[in-house]
Amino acid sequence: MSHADTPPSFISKICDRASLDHALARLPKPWVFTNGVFDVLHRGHVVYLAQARELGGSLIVALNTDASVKRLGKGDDRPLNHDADRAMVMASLASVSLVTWFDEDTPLELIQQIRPDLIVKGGDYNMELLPETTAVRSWGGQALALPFVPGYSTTQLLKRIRASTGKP
Ligand SMILES: Nc1ncnc2c1ncn2[C@@H]1O[C@H](COP(=O)(O)OP(=O)(O)OP(=O)(O)O)[C@@H](O)[C@H]1O
Ligand SMILES: O=P(O)(O)O[C@@H]1O[C@H]([C@H](O)CO)[C@@H](O)[C@H](O)[C@@H]1O
Repeated sequence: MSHADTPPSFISKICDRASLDHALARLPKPWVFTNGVFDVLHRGHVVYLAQARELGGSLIVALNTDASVKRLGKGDDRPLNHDADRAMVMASLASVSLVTWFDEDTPLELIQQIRPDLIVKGGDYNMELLPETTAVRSWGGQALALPFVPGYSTTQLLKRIRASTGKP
């Protein structure tokens, strides 16, 4: 098999719900959990993910499936990148220990299955308003919003791309 045919090693970070418990067993604790769409990765994402990784022994990232994203109302054309592709890009980051996904509207059920020590979001969220925060605190975990990196969002990036190409 040539190098071109060899799957990248980071693929092993990606696991579905059925294999999650087995994958979690080998992850060093404390477990940090975050979730999101991560449609087009940008500087704000990679900075907060690196910060999140430094807060524990492992960073678990849960992506919304395409069907879940469609219900979020980010736009009829979203996600631009399918969940399998978003998972590959996310798994390639050194700061990410495990990538999985969820099909529900929120990660609450997945968080209750994983029982992470810390859940994090970027600074565009008020953690006190999230049901996930109540859940993680129920087993002694914590919830934290990490600093927002100003000027970076996928929606704004897409607006700039469309403006530069003159296409809607
Ligand atoms: N500029 C940023 N700085 C820090 N964290 C961010 C930033 N933008 C998004 N995040 C965080 O990244 C995670 C994924 O968010 P999301 O995929 O919605 O990114 P986004 O750029 O806001 O996308 P969209 O514009 O499509 O909503 C969330 O936890 C969010 O809080
Ligand atoms: O990429 P986003 O829009 O930050 O991801 C959403 O985050 C929501 C947040 O965790 C509050 O629950 C979540 O509910 C939603 O499913 C998306 O993951």
